[in-house]
Amino acid sequence: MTQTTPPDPPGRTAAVIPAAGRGVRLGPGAPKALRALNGTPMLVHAVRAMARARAVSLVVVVAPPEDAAVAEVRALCADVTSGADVVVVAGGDTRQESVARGLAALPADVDVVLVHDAARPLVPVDTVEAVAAAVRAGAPAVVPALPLADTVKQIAAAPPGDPEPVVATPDRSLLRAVQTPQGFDRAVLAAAHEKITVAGDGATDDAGMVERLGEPVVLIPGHEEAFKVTRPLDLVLAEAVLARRRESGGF
Ligand SMILES: Nc1ccn([C@@H]2O[C@H](COP(=O)(O)OP(=O)(O)OP(=O)(O)O)[C@@H](O)[C@H]2O)c(=O)n1
Ligand SMILES: C[C@](O)(CO)[C@H](O)COP(=O)(O)O
Repeated sequence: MTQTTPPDPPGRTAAVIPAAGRGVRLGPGAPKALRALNGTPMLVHAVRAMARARAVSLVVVVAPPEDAAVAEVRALCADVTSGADVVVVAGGDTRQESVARGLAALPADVDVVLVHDAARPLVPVDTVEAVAAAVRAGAPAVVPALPLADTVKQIAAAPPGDPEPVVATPDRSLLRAVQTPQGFDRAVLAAAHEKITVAGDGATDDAGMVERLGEPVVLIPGHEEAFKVTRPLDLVLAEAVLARRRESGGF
């Protein structure tokens, strides 16, 4: 009789939350991830959103690099009770560098990584679970995305203050606005971060780096509530979403 070796058990899924940005577009104040939404810092909402997902057993938060900010983020995260462990590390000068620092803190048994902006604090847990499940099902890179509401123009570079000349109107039906969490096979994401250096040609999202390796990236449906808090009006929208959730008895 032939003996079959049982398959290795799957490793763990971890979330890396880059939260080290300044929030320049939000205006003067504390680093964006530490600003309050409904009385709770944005990054705490983001950590809860990831930790509530059954798939996620570890959350690595990448804090603004100053010692005081790291200590503050550690204290905030100590109060987040959930099924997931939470670890805090110091971030870098760019999002890409901050994500790389988060990846460096992952233990060996993590084989799936979700990278999620602290600036998308209201992502629904179903979206997190769907991204993780698609990676577990075999996709090396998975990105939640939505169709565009606006028509998009491609421009030519112009001197500051000059009108920008339009060179093309891309077919909107073939464009998508991408969100986070972006989910990855850990080895694929690690290879992308090794090969694409910040000093060279940086990237605005992790999936873009994986694309440059020639690895396939697939999209799944995103969610309107996973929007990124970028400008002051986004804070108004985020508070309204939280109020609606409270009224309907949700989180
Ligand atoms: N050096 C950086 C820059 C950004 N981020 C994180 O990357 C996410 C997306 O970035 P963005 O929304 O652009 O945040 P900021 O860089 O803070 O915004 P701004 O460009 O307006 O300063 C945020 O959660 C932000 O904290 C980071 O961890 N480290
Ligand atoms: C990762 C991201 O949220 C996907 O839309 C986005 O690219 C971050 O861009 P930002 O300029 O750092 O806000």
